[in-house]
Amino acid sequence: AAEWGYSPTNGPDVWARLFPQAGGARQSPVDICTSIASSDSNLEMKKLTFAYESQSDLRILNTGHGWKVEAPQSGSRLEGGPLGEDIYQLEQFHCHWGETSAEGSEHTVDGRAYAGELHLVHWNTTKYQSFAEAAQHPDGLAVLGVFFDVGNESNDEIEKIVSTLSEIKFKGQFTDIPDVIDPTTFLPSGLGYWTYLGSLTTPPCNECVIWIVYKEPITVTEEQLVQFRCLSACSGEAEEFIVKNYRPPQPLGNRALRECNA
Ligand SMILES: NS(=O)(=O)c1ccc(C(=O)NCc2ccccc2F)cc1
Ligand SMILES: [Zn+2]
Repeated sequence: AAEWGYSPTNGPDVWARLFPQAGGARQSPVDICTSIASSDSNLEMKKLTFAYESQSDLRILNTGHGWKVEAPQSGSRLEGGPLGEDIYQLEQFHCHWGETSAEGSEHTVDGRAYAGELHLVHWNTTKYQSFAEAAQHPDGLAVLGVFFDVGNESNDEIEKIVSTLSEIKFKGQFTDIPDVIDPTTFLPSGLGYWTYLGSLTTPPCNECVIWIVYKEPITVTEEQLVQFRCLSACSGEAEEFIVKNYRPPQPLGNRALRECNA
């Protein structure tokens, strides 16, 4: 089957031909229209709590669509907020970016794109036995989204990722990150967020994600983003750089968009 991607011939506009769910009514990302976000008292009551372990020797791989750090953390927990009584466990994290820093995030805020977006992907271990099984259910996954702003301070945790990218230049390559990674350090200091029911933002676009998008961005440098764009989408000599890997916003439709000002 033709490989999906982000070019005109295999990108978001044609995904629904190969992956029917991509044309569904609860797709992600969406434009977050802050004026319609309802501050839901329920969310204030049930505080979103997370607990991560610090891990070293995490495997990072070039998926051909970007980099992904596999971080199955049986000791991690994400619960509360919009997640009901279930406990979600960290599985992996990755990010999305654009050709320039004027674009790159998947979610937008009142039409504004950020320079990139980090996704911390969790699955519902209370109800399901595996990530793949959870991805078949409407409450199977919870993804934390964190926007990237470009600034002068490089993000030390992101630098640990960047320092390995030269070893995974080509699709399919992987290596271990020697440094200790603590996913908590990827989160902004302000913990206010928006939340809504959506999907995976890449094929097969399963409608299985409870999205939690933090309001406050974290800062990375242009140099760090430049390094992301040096990854190759191909496995061989041919060099097709992964310069953009974000899906544009999809219709919110009649979905509720709730906010919590933690
Ligand atoms: N960008 S994102 O929305 O955070 C996102 C998160 C995870 C996946 C994924 O795991 N795909 C493979 C996959 C799909 C379905 C079932 C099992 C899988 F491994 C895709 C997109
Ligand atoms: Zn993602």
